[in-house]
Amino acid sequence: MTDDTLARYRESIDNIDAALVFMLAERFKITKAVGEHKAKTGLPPADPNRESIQIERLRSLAKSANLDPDFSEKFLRFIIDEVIHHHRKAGAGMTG
Ligand SMILES: C=C(O[C@@H]1C=C(C(=O)O)C=C[C@H]1O)C(=O)O
Repeated sequence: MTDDTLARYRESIDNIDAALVFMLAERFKITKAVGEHKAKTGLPPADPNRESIQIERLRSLAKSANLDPDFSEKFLRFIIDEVIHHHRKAGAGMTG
């Protein structure tokens, strides 16, 4: 039996997942440029002050959007850690 309601919900979920992938791709495109700039200019891969500001901002946005701020922080932390990993590799002259 087909469940049209569930199928409609899932269509929307699939669209949102696709948007997330495109948004992440754009974010990693720009952070790659940041990593190359840092490697060229000798800046450190990570900037904890900047990260604190971003996390506080995102937690506040999450609250106004009725999204769990702890989840939002974990999500951003996960992405930033991956970016820093890429920056370390760029700084060591490794691509990727
Ligand atoms: C992108 C940067 O490099 C790192 C990655 C960040 C990010 O993914 O948002 C933020 C701060 C840095 O630890 C940056 O310094 O702006």
